[in-house]
Amino acid sequence: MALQRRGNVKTADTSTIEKQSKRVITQTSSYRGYTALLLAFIGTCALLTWICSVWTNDITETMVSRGEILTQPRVFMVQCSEDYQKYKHFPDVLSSGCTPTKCGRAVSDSVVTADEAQTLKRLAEKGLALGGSDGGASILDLHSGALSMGKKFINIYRYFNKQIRDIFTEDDFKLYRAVRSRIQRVIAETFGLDSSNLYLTKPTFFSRINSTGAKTAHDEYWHPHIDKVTYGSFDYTSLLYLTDYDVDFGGGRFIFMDPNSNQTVEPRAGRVSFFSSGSENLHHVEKVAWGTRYAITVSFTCDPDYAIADPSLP
Ligand SMILES: O=C(O)CCC(=O)C(=O)O
Ligand SMILES: [Fe+2]
Repeated sequence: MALQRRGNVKTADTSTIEKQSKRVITQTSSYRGYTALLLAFIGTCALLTWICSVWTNDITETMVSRGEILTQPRVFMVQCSEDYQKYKHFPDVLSSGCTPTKCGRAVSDSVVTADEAQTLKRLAEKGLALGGSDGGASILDLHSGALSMGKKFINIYRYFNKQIRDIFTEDDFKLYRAVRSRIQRVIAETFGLDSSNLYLTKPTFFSRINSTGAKTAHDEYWHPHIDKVTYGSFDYTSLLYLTDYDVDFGGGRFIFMDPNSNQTVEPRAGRVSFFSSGSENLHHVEKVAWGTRYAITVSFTCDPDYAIADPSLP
């Protein structure tokens, strides 16, 4: 009995061990299965992410770096979008209009001097010091007088009245006019137009961007957009940079977004970037990561109904 019992015990032990080891083997192989599945899943995700990035955004080319100084404009022609057809047309027939038929983008470092950029930066600093957005993006429009203040805007000409002459001088405005006129000329030359058919249009504004988070939609400068759609009257947009990428601020590069690639402009004080304003030049500004970025948006229309006079002191 005892032996039998022992034998029985032995039999029971063996089958338990067998069962346990079978369970261990089954568990191990299912762990292996899960690991293989997980690895396959991660691999597929990585592959899809890579395919998506190649598809949507594959090549980012630096059109002009901050360290480079262009001795003549760098120009890229692109096919015009159909956007201009949705607006009143001012064809350049007999040199009386300027609706883009040649479209593109260009950058020049020889329109504005470093000294002029410095003076305009000081003008932007003193103007924007009168107010400023709670969020990361503030504007000062010398034409309308709009200045970011908290979550809203004020009109500096109404708010400060004649005292605004203690802040801005006639020379400041003279410089703005001189620079606007030179930008207008280089746009006309580049796109084969008669400069007198281009008119300054609104809004034209100084911008100051830092890394503070957005508090209202006005602070969200980084969204991709088309200037012709956003501003309506714009036919040619120009941007004059007053500070240097990677020196005065990080991030904040200007990015042209093409179907299969991006072209990046790195701001540099005195650098002017200009382009036809339709969807052939979809663009956005990278979020500023640190420091302060100053620029001026100066834009032109072909429609005399949307022309504005140069800003002037009241
Ligand atoms: O500041 C920039 O580089 C671009 C600003 C811009 O896209 C705009 O004012 O429409
Ligand atoms: Fe824009």
